[in-house]
Amino acid sequence: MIKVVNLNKDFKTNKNTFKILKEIDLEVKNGEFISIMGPSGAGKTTLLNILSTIDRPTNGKVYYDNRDVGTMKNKELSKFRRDNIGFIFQDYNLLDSMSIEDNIALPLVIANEKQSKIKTEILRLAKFFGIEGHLKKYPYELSGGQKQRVAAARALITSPKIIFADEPTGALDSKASSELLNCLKDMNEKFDVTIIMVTHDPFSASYSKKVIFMKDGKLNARIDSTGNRKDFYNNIMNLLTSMGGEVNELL
Ligand SMILES: Nc1ncnc2c1ncn2[C@@H]1O[C@H](COP(=O)(O)OP(=O)(O)OP(=O)(O)O)[C@@H](O)[C@H]1O
Repeated sequence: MIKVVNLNKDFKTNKNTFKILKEIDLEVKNGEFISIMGPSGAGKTTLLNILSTIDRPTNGKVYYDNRDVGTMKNKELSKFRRDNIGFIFQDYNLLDSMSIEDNIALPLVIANEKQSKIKTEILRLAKFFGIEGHLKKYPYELSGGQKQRVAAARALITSPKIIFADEPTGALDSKASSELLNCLKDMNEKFDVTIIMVTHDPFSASYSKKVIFMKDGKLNARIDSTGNRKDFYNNIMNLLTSMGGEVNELL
């Protein structure tokens, strides 16, 4: 579904060019749930932003179903994102002045969808995420975990094929993290949504089906889940340990 070929990203200052992503090749198939891990500054968010078409590479190609997104103009790209991609961020990105239901509805309102369809979809997703009792409230009245489930419902309301999540559990305690991660897992398994998630946290990563590790702008390891979350967690920890002193930085 997504194919990345020889991707490079440089950031230039007045004097220097910093090579942030180096010769990355990657394939993401439909229905995958991938975590991207690696030390701070490894380039995870930069890669996520390029994969999700928010940012463009310096060199290399990103294909969605064989379509080169680099050839799309900005307007076309915005529509492509609206139709295909959902985002979940660490800090929720909810609008404080809007009720929970209006926050969830926003992408469909922007897409000029019918009120009746919007109502049905809000209810369906609110039930799925266990937030149907909060729809008339405002973000400040909700816990972090509830806000993040609202953000997940908003990300899903356009029925995207793929969700990008950047540290979605970064601001959550362990109970709220588990609840959100179970929702993400269900989204992946029940709605067949492809998920690509950046995380520092091996516990969060253990909910995915595959982990890729980045270091110094390169992909340098990859492990697949055995299907058992505890085993996968142990495998992730073992790999982090074998990668050396970075484990402290990662936790
Ligand atoms: N717009 C930018 N201009 C210049 N340098 C940038 C820019 N964005 C990111 N960088 C640099 O690129 C490198 C990779 O950043 P990135 O945010 O992708 O890392 P990361 O692996 O997500 O880190 P973290 O885990 O700390 O969020 C960092 O050294 C960062 O300072």
